[in-house]
Order: sequence, then structure tokens, then C-alpha cells
Amino acid sequence: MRTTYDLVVIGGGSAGLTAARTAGRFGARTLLVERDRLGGDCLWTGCVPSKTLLHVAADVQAARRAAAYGLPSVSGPADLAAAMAAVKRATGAIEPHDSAEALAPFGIDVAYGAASFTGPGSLTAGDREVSFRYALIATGSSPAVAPVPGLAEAGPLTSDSVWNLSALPRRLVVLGGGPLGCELAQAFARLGSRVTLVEAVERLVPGEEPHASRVLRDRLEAEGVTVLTGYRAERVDGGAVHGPGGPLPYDALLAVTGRRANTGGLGLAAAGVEPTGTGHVRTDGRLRTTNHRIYAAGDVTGRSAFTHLAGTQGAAAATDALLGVRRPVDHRAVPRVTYTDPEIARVGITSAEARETYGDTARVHTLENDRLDRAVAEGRTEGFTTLVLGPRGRIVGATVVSPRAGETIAHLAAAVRLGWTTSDYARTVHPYPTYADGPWHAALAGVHARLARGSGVIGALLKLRRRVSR
Ligand SMILES: Cc1cc2nc3c(=O)[nH]c(=O)nc-3n(C[C@H](O)[C@H](O)[C@H](O)COP(=O)(O)OP(=O)(O)OC[C@H]3O[C@@H](n4cnc5c(N)ncnc54)[C@H](O)[C@@H]3O)c2cc1C
Ligand SMILES: NC(=O)c1ccc[n+]([C@@H]2O[C@H](COP(=O)([O-])OP(=O)(O)OC[C@H]3O[C@@H](n4cnc5c(N)ncnc54)[C@H](O)[C@@H]3O)[C@@H](O)[C@H]2O)c1
Repeated sequence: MRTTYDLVVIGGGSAGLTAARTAGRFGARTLLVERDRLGGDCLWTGCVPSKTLLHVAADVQAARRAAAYGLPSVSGPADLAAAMAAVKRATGAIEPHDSAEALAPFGIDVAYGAASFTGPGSLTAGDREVSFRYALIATGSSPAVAPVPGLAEAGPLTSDSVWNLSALPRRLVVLGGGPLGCELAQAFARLGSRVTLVEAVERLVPGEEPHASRVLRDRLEAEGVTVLTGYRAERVDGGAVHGPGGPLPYDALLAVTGRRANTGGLGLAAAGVEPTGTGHVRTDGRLRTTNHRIYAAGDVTGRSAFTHLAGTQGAAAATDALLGVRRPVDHRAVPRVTYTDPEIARVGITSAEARETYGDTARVHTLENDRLDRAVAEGRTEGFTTLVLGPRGRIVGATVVSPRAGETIAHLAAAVRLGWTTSDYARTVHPYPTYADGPWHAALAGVHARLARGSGVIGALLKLRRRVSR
């Protein structure tokens, strides 16, 4: 018998799980369809494994530095199998929270198998046929291997398969200097691989402030990574990447050159759901697709590449569909963090984007970390904070480069969302000595700059006060 659900969610990753829980809390008849394992990229091949590996690598790096304080010196490669065991422990600890058993109290049915639309209000889920009032496409994305001749044939590791390695490669070539490539390059270099990081455009993490790219490059090079930017790989064969400057031989090759949306086999045409030019699912401001009974959230929309945004979109889409309550997602204030050391955290727009949008009225305040006592104490003065101000001095963007910048950016995300000025921000007392002092002092610099511009008024006020109290 065909069942009609209020909401069918396709994909049990960050977006789908959050949407299903939201619908379950409302008491909606909800089905979650997953073709593989609940938890999605974030749990199995993304955030959780990568952050665990980075943590292990940071411990190894600290051990290597301990000789400076009289402890026996540590050298040589770390045990990758032990590092991957730590990864498995972390995923294993989180998995139960994303399981079908954890969803059961919300009244959510789970079906395993690939979902495929058969019409505008129906789909197959494995061997079941179901009808829906609303559906949500939350099928995520997969690694896209760059079209370099011989690369696909060489069978490179990707962010899906790198977690199966059990021995540390002696020489690792990483293709792609985006967030993923930089995080993994640093992790493997710290564990003991000789890493060459190759980026096609002129700088690492090209979406971030150029200053952040420079700091990261210097740091990676100081840790022994060979960084090649503006590098056009010509072909891959014979265990080497070939390009300008001679072959780059490798024992393992990791391709992290971008992502593509998971839409294959979904039967989008049968449902009247149109893709964008990049193959993502086209959505409007309410995350509705071109079939207004079908929503989309997460990586598949091309508007998100982050777990926190995928989840936010999933909850918003479920609410909009089931309750008709519009909860637009504020995409201007979504923080993003590259978890290298130092971390690169950003919210809102960069200084270049602000100049394009606001011209001469845009202002930028930067505070280098050598003015930050905590950074000096820890010998980590290479980072900085940049605050980007738009009309009426409101904070429209911020970049923080420092250890734990990901924690610091959360407060700035609130500032951007609420339209705070530097004065509003500066009024919140920040604890000393923390890395969060960076944005605070950058905001204070903005206030001081404004006071200096208005010094005539302040001078007049002082004179008046002197006269009154004579
Ligand atoms: C190495 C790496 C590190 C990352 N680190 C971070 C980080 O630190 N912080 C951060 O915020 N983001 C990070 N990300 C990004 C983050 O993992 C993704 O943005 C997030 O997982 C996207 O969630 P999603 O729900 O859109 O898709 P996914 O989590 O990919 O879930 C999609 C689900 O849909 C299922 N599916 C696909 N097609 C079908 C079908 N036809 N039928 C049924 N089921 C289907 C898939 O099996 C999958 O379970 C990282 C990504 C990678 C690869
Ligand atoms: N910390 C996080 O939140 C986090 C971590 C990892 C990934 N992600 C997200 O996941 C998504 C995917 O990340 P990503 O780093 O895989 O993709 P990306 O698209 O951000 O970066 C890929 C990089 O590869 C480069 N590239 C492409 N072809 C190349 C070639 N032939 N040779 C050398 N370089 C080449 C591109 O210029 C680009 O800089 C991103 O949107 C990212 O924001 C988030």
C-alpha cells in the first residue's frame, strides 16, 4: 500500500537529519530516505574525521617541538593506523546520535535505498513507493576530480577514500589548495609525510583575504610543505604529476579539487525540478525548487558547503513547507572556518568585496596579532583580525586568522547579522588575554578612528566641561 507522508526527506546528512528532526518535533508524518549510512559526509568523510586527524597532527607537532624545552627529541613518521583509530573512535562516538534509533522518538520512519522521483508528488525509496505532500532534496555533494589528463586513471585518493589509508605515504602530492587541501596537507605533513601542495590559482584558499593566504602559506612552508601556486598540472602518469618545473613524484596522490552535487538517478525531470548551470538544484529564497512542493537544502543547492549552514537550511525548509512559516536563512552572516593552524575564520564579505559593493565608503580596520598579548605569550603572532565596515560604520565582514579563530568568529557572526557598528561591538567587554581580544581591539581602533575624525566636537566638549567646573 502506498503511504502519503507530510514530508519525505532524501538524504540523511547534516541537512536531511536536521530537517527530519524538525518535522518530527512538529508531529509531521516524516520519512527519511538514505542510500548509504545516516550521518552523511560530515560524520563519515568530512568534518569529524578531518578535525580528528588535525587534532592528532597538532599533538604530534607539539611533541616534535618539545625538544626545545629539554625533553627527548621526537622525529620520524607517526603511526597513521593509530591516528585513523582516533578518527574511528570519534565517528563511532557520534554515530549513535545520527542513527535511526535516535530518530525513532521523533516518530520518523527511515527507509534505506536510493530515492528517485516518479512524479511531482511521488517517489520510490528502495523497493517502496511513497507519495508526499512535501519533499526535501538533501543529497549532498561528492568529490569532483579535476579534468587533468591521466588524473582519473591514476586513481587518486579523494576526501572519501583518504580515511582508508593505514600507512603514512612518504611523499604525498595534494592537488587543490582550497580549505580541504590545506587542512589535509598540514595534517599529513605534521604526521611525517613529505607533502607538496599544488594550487591552480595564484594563492591558497583563494576565497579568503589575500593576507590570510600569505600567512597560511608561510606557516605551511615553515612546517616543510612545498607549496606551488599558479601551477597548471599538465598530466599524471608514471607515479608523478607533470607540470612546469619538472615531475612531482608521489607515493600517494590526493585530489581535492572541488565538489559536484549528488543529483544522479534522482529523477529530477519527472518531478519538475530544474538544475542550475552548475548542476546544483535550483532554489528560491525559501529553498523551494521549481516544483514548489519540493525543497532543497545543503550542499546540493550550491549555496552551502558547511554543515552548520546545511542544518540551518534543512530546519528552515521543513518549517516553511510544513507550517507555511517563512524563516529565510540569512546567508550574509554565515561563518566559515578553515581549520588549519592558524585557523582562518570569516563571516560576511572580504575587504575587496566591500570596496566593490560600497566604494570609498567601505572602511577596513586590521589588527596584527603581534599587538595581541595572548598571541605574543604563545609565540603565535603571525595572524590578524580584519573588520570590514559598510554604510554607517556597520560591520559587514570580518576575518580572523589565529589559533581557535573558529571560536572567535561566532561573536562576529552575531555582529554582522544584527548590523552592529564598531561601537556596539566595542561595548561588549571581552576577556583578557584571549584571541577574541583581536576583534575587540580592531573594533576599538574603529571607534578611535571615528573619534579622531570628530576631534573638534570632543575638544569643544572638553573645553566646555573645563569652563563649567572652574
Ligand atoms: C574533508 C571534508 C571536511 C569538511 N570539513 C567541514 C568542517 O569542518 N565544517 C563544516 O561546516 N563543513 C565541513 N565540510 C563540509 C560538510 O561536510 C558538508 O557541507 C555537509 O556534510 C553537507 O551536508 P548535506 O546534508 O548537504 O550532505 P551530506 O552530508 O553529503 O548528506 C547527503 C546524504 O544523502 C545521501 N544520498 C545521496 N543521494 C541519495 C539518494 N538518491 N537517495 C537517498 N540518499 C541519498 C548520501 O548518502 C548522504 O548520506 C567538510 C567536507 C569535507 C569533504
Ligand atoms: N573547514 C570547513 O568548513 C571546510 C573544510 C573543507 C571543505 N569545506 C567546504 O567543502 C567545499 C569543498 O572544499 P574543497 O577545498 O575541496 O574545494 P574548493 O573548491 O574550495 O577548492 C578546490 C581548489 O582546488 C583548486 N584546483 C582545481 N583544479 C585544480 C588543479 N587541476 N590543480 C590544482 N588545483 C586545482 C581550485 O583552484 C580550488 O582552490 C568547499 O566549498 C569548502 O568550503 C569546508
